[in-house]
Amino acid sequence: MDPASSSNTGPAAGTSRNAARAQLSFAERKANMTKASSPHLVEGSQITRPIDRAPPGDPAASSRARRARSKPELGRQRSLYFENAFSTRGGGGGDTAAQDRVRREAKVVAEVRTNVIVNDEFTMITELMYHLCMRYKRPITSVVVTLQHGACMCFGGTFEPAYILSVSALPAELQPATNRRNAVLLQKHMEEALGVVPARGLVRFIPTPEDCVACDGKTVAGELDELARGVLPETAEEAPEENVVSTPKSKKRMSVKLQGSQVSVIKRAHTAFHGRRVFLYDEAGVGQHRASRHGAARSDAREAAEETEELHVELVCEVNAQGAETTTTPTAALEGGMNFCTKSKRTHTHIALTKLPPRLLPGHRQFYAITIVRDSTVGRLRMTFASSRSQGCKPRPHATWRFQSRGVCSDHLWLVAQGLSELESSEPTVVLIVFGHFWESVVCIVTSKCYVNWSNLDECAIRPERLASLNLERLYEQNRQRLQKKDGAIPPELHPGPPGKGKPRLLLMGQRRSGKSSISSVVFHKLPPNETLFLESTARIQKDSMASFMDFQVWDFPGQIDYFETPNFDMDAIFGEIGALIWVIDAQDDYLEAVARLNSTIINLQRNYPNINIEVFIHKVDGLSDDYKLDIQRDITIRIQDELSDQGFENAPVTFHPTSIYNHSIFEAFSKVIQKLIPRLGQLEAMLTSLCRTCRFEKAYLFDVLSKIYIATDSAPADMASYEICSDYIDVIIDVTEVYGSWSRPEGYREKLEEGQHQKLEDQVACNWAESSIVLADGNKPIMMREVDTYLALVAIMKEGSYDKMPLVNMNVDVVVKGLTEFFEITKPRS
Ligand SMILES: Nc1nc2c(ncn2[C@@H]2O[C@H](COP(=O)(O)OP(=O)(O)OP(=O)(O)O)[C@@H](O)[C@H]2O)c(=O)[nH]1
Repeated sequence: MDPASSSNTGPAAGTSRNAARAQLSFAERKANMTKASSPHLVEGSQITRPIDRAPPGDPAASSRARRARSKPELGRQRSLYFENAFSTRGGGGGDTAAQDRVRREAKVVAEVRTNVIVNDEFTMITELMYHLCMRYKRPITSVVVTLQHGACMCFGGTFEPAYILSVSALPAELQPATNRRNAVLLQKHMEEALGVVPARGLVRFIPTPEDCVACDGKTVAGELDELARGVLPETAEEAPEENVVSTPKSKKRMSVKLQGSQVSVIKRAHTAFHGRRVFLYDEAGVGQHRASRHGAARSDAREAAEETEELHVELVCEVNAQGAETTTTPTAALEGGMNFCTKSKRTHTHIALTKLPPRLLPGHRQFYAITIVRDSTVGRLRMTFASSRSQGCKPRPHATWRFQSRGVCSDHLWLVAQGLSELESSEPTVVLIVFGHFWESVVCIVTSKCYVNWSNLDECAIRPERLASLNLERLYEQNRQRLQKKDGAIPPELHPGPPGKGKPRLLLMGQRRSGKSSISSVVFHKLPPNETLFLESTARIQKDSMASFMDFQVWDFPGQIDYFETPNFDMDAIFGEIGALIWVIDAQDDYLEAVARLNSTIINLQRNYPNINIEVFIHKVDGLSDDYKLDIQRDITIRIQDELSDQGFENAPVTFHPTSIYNHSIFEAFSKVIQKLIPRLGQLEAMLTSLCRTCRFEKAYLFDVLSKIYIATDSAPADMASYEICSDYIDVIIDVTEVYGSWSRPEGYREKLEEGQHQKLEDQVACNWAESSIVLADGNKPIMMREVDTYLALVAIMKEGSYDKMPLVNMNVDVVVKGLTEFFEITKPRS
């Protein structure tokens, strides 16, 4: 079976519903779903107040408008809150940039003691120093490393190679989550540097209070005091030169191969992005590439970037490949980023490095887009990016991302390489690269922050089916519509959703302020978690109709009412069609009363509605340590189970989930709740398990695209990490559709493209009917995503080496996607 033809057949050809859906772009679908799933407030069967919540996908704009209109006071409070929250970092109010600088420059001290004899102490210390710079986002001047090797050490009862690494820094740098991550990374580094496995190493993180660390005759606390009293210069500009990050005097070289030429990357000390300036020299005479910091901020881009965060990347390229004269012109900025246009005789290429809004990725990840757009095609290229870590002078590739692009030449890859190395930072960084000429685009998301190498640029072309592709045309259309909406300033009317009769219902109950409305808003309306601080207390039952792969309702109950105690309520109306009762307990608060109420609710339900699933969300666990979290979960479980068995309900269907809106745990918990409502879930899982076995997938998830709830997965144990990366990919794809527009392709241009490639345009894209079909790779494990229908996407993490089997994988995925479509056709409730 030809994979190309199979991917062109389309989903569920027989169903008009799906055919209609297939015509819609992500944006249109999103808009439709927004309308359908928008919350409407209902008391009994009456609408009590109009919706005023932002539609998913555009929370910021509309919620801002709403707040500005209706709650000026709240708006003021909020900006005050954020001013306070973000202007003070790690200390009390009144912090300044200079105080921040002092903290940032406080020394991080690493002391290594090992029984191994290190031959090259200089390299070992330098590498560890660089590593610590990255880990703690420090200038190199603020890192101290000592090495005591050949020490007499008995570690764990043996004299085998071992080490102790002690890292001392300010307490703000040594937070539990940071330590957890750094422990892994530092030990990995030590393994590479010393050849000692992590099990034979001990890392000690030693927080040193500001008044217990001194340099230059002043403690950090003392220096901060002086600043507060205005003794020291306030601004970074006034600060002395050492503020500028300096890499060591000796140039650090890293060799990369470019089309057979040996090229060296020389890093020098200057302030650019994260305080670095990069020079690239092509020693083989192919040309000279230089990235430097322009002293003067020539475009608004710089200011915009400075405003948002320290993103001072300016790329100036003097590319001279194949004799083509190239000049560089900084152009207008994308929001919060840099945008450059390189011009050559043959091509006009636009390169943008853009910092995207943080909301695109949950947590504290940075998110950048490197966009390369050009208006002519120079043939097909296959690019292999290999991240490498400098070991001595040799790059050691350990991860590869492969993708194919058209219209990108090696000159531009240099810039991407440069961009990526510029982006190196201690935070996990997601770099999104959009390659391609103006009308078509290839999207690649790279989770890395390493140097870049590539080889075999002209290797055989890959079939278009395997392209990671995103159809920018539809994106453009979406962008256009959004702009139109903005200009028109008449938001579409929100209609109350369809009546809830017959839909499964999720009831959110619990004490006041336990977080019920926050959960519903974050999961189903994409409200950024921070904004839940400003949610008002729920006064009436709030009913949200969700039009998704399965229509269901979420009812948010006011915390203060006990429905079993109050005789006025019609219990059958509330609990009659219920799918699950979700009881939210605030784990950061005294939960005894909540547990007592939950106990009496369960007992009442068990007597009258014994089939109802009771899901207990032990919520707000983000503020708790792992041990404490487990203790609380155990305590609550025991209290409830004891009470139930005392009352004779040994086997009540009660499940416990630790949750927080500040991480993926809430989505994971909701996934498990929703899965219990899906008829014949076992068959779905069997389908995915068989797909995993056939295609050597490590894990496959079937996601509800909008809520990021996974509704099925294969039988391998699900872990949070794989769920997170898959759900992040979905998020990125969806949000990218909002960031980038698309363009309508004129007929003439279309013909030109088809002539150039000797192929119909439809055959040049990965998948005709799915809007986005993408294959990415993290390490050697590609990750693929395929839309199933309007609401669902299949995301799978593949095993190492399975990229070479893509035609087979595509074929199998096509079959499963069709199977899934049919499954939902068959199992959906008939009216
Ligand atoms: N730390 C933390 N705070 C949370 C979490 N979820 C919600 N909150 C906060 O808890 C507070 C109360 O949240 P709401 O969603 O209004 O609580 P509610 O249960 O709907 O309250 P009522 O409507 O009065 O019943 C808000 O300030 C939220 O920001 C969480 O996972 N972690």
